[in-house]
Amino acid sequence: MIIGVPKEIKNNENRVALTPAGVVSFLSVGHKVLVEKDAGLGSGFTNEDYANAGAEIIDNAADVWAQSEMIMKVKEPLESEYQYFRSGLILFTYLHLAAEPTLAQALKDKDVIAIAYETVAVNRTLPLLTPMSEVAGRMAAQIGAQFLQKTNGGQGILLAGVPGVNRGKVTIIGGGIVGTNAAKIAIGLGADVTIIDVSADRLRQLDDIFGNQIKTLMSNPFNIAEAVKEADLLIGAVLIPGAKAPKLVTEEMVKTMKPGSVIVDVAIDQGGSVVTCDHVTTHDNPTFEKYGVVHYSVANMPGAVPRTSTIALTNVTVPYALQIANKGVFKAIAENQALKLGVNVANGEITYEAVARDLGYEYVPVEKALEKELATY
Ligand SMILES: NC(=O)C1=CN([C@@H]2O[C@H](COP(=O)(O)OP(=O)(O)OC[C@H]3O[C@@H](n4cnc5c(N)ncnc54)[C@H](O)[C@@H]3O)[C@@H](O)[C@H]2O)C=CC1
Ligand SMILES: CC(=O)C(=O)O
Repeated sequence: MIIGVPKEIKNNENRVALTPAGVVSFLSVGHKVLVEKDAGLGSGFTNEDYANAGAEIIDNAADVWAQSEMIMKVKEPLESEYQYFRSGLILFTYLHLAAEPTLAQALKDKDVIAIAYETVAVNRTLPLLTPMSEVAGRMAAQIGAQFLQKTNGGQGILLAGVPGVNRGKVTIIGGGIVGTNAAKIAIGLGADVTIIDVSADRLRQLDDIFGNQIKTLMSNPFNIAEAVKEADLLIGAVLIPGAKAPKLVTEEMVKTMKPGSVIVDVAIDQGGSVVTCDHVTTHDNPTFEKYGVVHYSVANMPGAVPRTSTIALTNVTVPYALQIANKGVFKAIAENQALKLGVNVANGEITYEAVARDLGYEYVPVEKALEKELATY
C-alpha cells in the first residue's frame, strides 16, 4: 500500500503522523511511504531523517494526497484539504466529527473511508486517544497555573500557596485520562484538587489512586455549581465517545467564579463542556475573557509539545495502520473490532452512531455501509 503523510496545517500543529521509525515499520513489510517536505520539522525530524528511513519526500500536499491509498494525519482535515478527498481514499486521523459538520458532509460526499483515532476502542478504552489525553491533561494543569498569574490576566494566585496562605482550588470535571493526568500535575503543584465524574466506579478508582490527596464528587448540577463557584482553575475533561461533549457548566455557573479565575476546557475538541467556551482558540491566541474569567479552549493542545506528542501518538497508531496496510482496509476492519469502531464514514454513510445522532444523519452500521466489501471476510 502507498501511505501518505502530509504536513499538518492547523495553527501551531507541529505534530506529524509518522516518525522515521514508523516509516521503517511500513517499508520492512513492503509498503511505500510518501512524506510531504518538512512535515516532520516541527517534531524534530528532518527530510533527511525520513529519506534515510526510506520514505519518498514529496514537494507538495496535493501530490501526497493524490498518490496515496491511505493518508495518515494528526488533526482533522481543514477546508483547504477537502479538495483532495476522493472515493475509496482511506483517511486515518483524529476527526471529532460531532463538532465538525462541514467535514462530515465533505467526507460523505466524496465516499472517503474515514477512520477516527478517537473512536477506535478496546474494552471501553480508547487506545489512540489515550496518549494525547495524557499529554493534554498534564498540560491543562500547567497551563492553568500559568494563566492564573496576574501577568497573564489571572487573579494572581500560586496554586501551591505558601505557609500561612491557602492553596489554589482546582476542579476537574471528568475523571478519565485527561482528568487523572491533570490531577497528577495539579497535586504535584500543591493545589487543592476536586474531581467530579458521573461514574461511581470511576470515583472509587480515583479514590484508590489518589487517596486523600483529592476530593471526589458525583456529577450533578448541584455539585458542579458548588465546585465551579469555588474553583480558581476549572478543567473540563468529560467525554462520551464520538458524541458532542455534554454542556455541564452553565453561563450562570461561570458568572459565580472569581474574576481572574481560569477555565481550561480540554473537551473543546468535542464541542466543549462549558457553555461560555463557545469557540475554539489557537496556540497563537489561546485565551479570551468572559465574565472576568480567563477561558482557554485550544483543540490541539498536544501540538505545543510536538516531540513528546508525535512519539506518543505514533507508538499507538502505527500498529493499527500496519494492519490496514498489510490486510487491506476491509479485511482489517472485518477482523479487528477495535478498528471497526473507528470507522466514522464509509461509502457516503455515517457509520458511528453518536456522530450520526449529533449531526442529524441516519446512522448506518459499518456492516451495512460496507456490506459488499466485507462479505468475503
Ligand atoms: N483539546 C485537546 O487538545 C485535547 C482534547 N482531548 C479531549 O479531552 C476529552 C476527555 O478525554 P479523555 O479523558 O481521554 O476521555 P475519558 O473517556 O478517558 O474520560 C472521560 C470521563 O468523563 C466522564 N464523564 C462522562 N460524562 C460525564 C458527566 N456528565 N459528568 C462528569 N463526568 C462525565 C466519564 O465517566 C469519563 O471518566 C475528550 O473530548 C478528548 O477528545 C484529548 C486530548 C487533547
Ligand atoms: C485528541 C486531539 O484532538 C489532539 O490530540 O489534538
